[in-house]
Amino acid sequence: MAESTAQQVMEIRAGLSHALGAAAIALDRARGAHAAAVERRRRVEAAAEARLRKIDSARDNRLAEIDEQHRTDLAAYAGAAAAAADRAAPGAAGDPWDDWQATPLDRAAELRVGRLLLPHPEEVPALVPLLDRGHVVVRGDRTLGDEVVAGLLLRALGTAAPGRVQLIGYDPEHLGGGLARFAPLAPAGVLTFVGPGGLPALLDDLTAHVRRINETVLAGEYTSLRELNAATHRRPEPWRVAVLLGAGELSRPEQAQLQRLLRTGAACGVHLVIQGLPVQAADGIEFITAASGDHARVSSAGALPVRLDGGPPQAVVAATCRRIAEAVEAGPAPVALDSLLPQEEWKQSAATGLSAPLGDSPQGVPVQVTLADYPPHALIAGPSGTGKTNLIYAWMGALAARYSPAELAFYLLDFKEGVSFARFAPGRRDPSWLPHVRLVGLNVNTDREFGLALLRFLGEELRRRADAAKRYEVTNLAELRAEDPEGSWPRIVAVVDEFQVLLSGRDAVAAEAVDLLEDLARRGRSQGIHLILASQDVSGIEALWGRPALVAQFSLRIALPRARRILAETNTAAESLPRYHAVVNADSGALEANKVVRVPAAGDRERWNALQHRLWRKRPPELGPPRLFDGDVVPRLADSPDFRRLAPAEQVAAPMVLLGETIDVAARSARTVLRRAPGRNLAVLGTRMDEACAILATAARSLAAQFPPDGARFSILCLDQDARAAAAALCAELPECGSFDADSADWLLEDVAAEASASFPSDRPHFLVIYAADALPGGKETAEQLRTILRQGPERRLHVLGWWRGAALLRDALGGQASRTDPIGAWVALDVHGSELAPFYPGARAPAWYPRPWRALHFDRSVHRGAEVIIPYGAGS
Ligand SMILES: Nc1ncnc2c1ncn2[C@@H]1O[C@H](COP(=O)(O)OP(=O)(O)OP(=O)(O)O)[C@@H](O)[C@H]1O
Repeated sequence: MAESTAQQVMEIRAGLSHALGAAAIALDRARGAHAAAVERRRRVEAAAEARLRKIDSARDNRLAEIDEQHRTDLAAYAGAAAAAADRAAPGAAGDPWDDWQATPLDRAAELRVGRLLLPHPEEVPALVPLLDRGHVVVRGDRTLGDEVVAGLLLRALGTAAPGRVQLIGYDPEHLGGGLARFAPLAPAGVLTFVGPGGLPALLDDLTAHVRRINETVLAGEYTSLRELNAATHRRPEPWRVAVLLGAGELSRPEQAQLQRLLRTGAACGVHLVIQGLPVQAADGIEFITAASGDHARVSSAGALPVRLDGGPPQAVVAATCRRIAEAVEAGPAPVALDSLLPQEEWKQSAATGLSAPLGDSPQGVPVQVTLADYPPHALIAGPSGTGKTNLIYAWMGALAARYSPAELAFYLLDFKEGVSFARFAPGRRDPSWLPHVRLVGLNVNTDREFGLALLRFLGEELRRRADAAKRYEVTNLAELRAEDPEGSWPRIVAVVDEFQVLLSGRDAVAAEAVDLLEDLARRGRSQGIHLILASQDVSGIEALWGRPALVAQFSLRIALPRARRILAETNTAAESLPRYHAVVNADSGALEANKVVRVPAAGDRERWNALQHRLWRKRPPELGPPRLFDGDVVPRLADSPDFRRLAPAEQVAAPMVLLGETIDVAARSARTVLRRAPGRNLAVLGTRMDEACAILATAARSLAAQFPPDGARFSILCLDQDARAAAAALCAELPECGSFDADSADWLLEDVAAEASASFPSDRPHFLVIYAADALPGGKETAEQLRTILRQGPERRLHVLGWWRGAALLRDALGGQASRTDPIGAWVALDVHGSELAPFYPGARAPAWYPRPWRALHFDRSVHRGAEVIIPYGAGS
């Protein structure tokens, strides 16, 4: 049993030791595993750390890359934005104020108001679209807003040609004070102010512009002026910018009008700049919120903060406005005459009328002006200097280039002092003339009789045409030309500049002129006789307005800037016309018939001459120069066609005495015939010695020209010391002339009186020329001898050509108040009033005559119904 216990102990011990051993092994193993696990963990941790570091660095790198990219992009975007802004707002649209000046652009630009505040140093301007794009509403701080508005307006003005941007200011609170700095524009009409109650009218007016532009300018062809401009490079309408400042509450109709304009205005160049008025956001409206610092906003820039520019310096505004106003007042650059000329000259037929362009309309379309059966005649009015003469030149040029002289003839009369029509006649420097011109009357302001003569001449032509029409049984020129194709029936255009001179006064000339005009105007239309009457001020012509039927014939009206009363009463289009423009109205001035035309410069001598020379060289050979009547020129006897025709003849039954030039369409000489008949003496009356001597010399020279050297006798008796030289010069020129003075007067008169009383007429005429016949010495005896000569001489071919220095002195010479005046059959009066001539004039009334220098009144009782005005031929001619 012990053994077994020991054994058992041993066994237990062995078992325990075995277990111990196993446990130790297990412990070792566990320790090994732990160490390995710790090691693994360390490694994992190290790896994780390394990865993290790598990731961090990768992230940092990436972030750095992204930052760099961002910076590069931002710089690129800012640069691009700045460049785009430069393009959108070049020159005056975007330049800073310290370096600003007006730079008209060829298209509308966006306008700078400040700069965008970007996280980038590149300066990017904040722009707002206005002209051709939309409207601008400024809100926020009022004072800063005022500067924004001023800046916008100045930039808009500076980007367009002067006058192309027009401002209309409505500022009821400050009565225009908000726009005061732009006031220099007002006199030129570039800025207009609307009074406090004027908003409805302003909105209506702008709406009317929009409607008109849509209907007549865009006319369904373009959707906006911007599109029209892009397609045609023309800009027929200005931009109208209405500036509404603090308008307060609007009525419903005003609201509605405003909304309409906001919707439709921009396409028609009508833009609103609004401050202090609530406006709903809508397309095409830019809102600027004025605030200081970084708080300003511009709606198109979204939430980007904006820093607004300060307002433009006052000096810049003032200088710019002044320059614009000056440029507008100076008017647009002139258009050339060539724009009126046709491709081919002298190709048009005037059978049914005369049609030619007078210039371009504001839309750039030529405006045709027609003279025909309707409208037959034209009235042109324009205050001095507005271009009336130029317009006549332009019209004549356009007509003359289209119609040959066989189709068109001009008769031109200028009552103005000056030589405006002289260019159409041959001159000393330029021998050419406009071949269509048949008559030029210059400086006729004191010779209104010349106007009458032209009207009478046209009246004659009218009768000739009417007779021909009757013969061919036709009623107008077109039909007459068709029936008589070989006939010469040009349309006649008579232009009378400053025609009011002809019609002024209530004298016989004016009365006859109006009657003739009325007849011509009424009947001339169908016979191709057209009248163009031009005047500075048609309203002053009483004679016209008293004759509505006459005025009605002048249905073509042409009004130059500020012309009054030529258009219909309510038609004020001429008041706002720019320089070198005219309103042409073919319907007696009715508003709807207005056509505005820009007239080319036709005054330019060089261009005019080029046309005239070209046409002159083409003239038909038979066409001579026009008759030139110049009231300032003393005519020469040697140039008188009547004098040139005189030639010596053996038998001269009725010697002709020329006295001076008549004031007539043809250059005729006034004449008196010294037949063998009682009363065939001539008296020159008045104190003006030079003219009296000139008339006596003309008379004697023209007589002498009809006789062979010994065919007639001349005796010259000079009783005025001062006239001696003239008398002697005349005597020296005459073939058989005896010269006498106060000392020899008595025996000359005795001799001649005996001759006058002889029973047989002399075999040749004897002309007794007496200078200052009222100074006859020798008392009653010689006076009686002179009376004998005057009474009995003519039947014996003895005629007196005497100069008495007054009508009463001639009366005395004839025997006093009670004596008969018939020994003086013809007289020429100088400075003698009409009333003094009554005794020598038939009928109860004296002739209407107011003496004027180098003009005389001639009357020959054997042929005249009334006296005629003549111009003495110059001494020594
Ligand atoms: N369309 C035009 N383009 C350029 N210049 C013009 C035009 N019309 C007129 N002028 C210029 O203006 C000036 C006045 O013109 P014009 O003599 O025709 O005026 P007017 O009305 O006839 O004046 P007045 O009655 O005093 O003679 C001239 O120097 C003329 O050259």
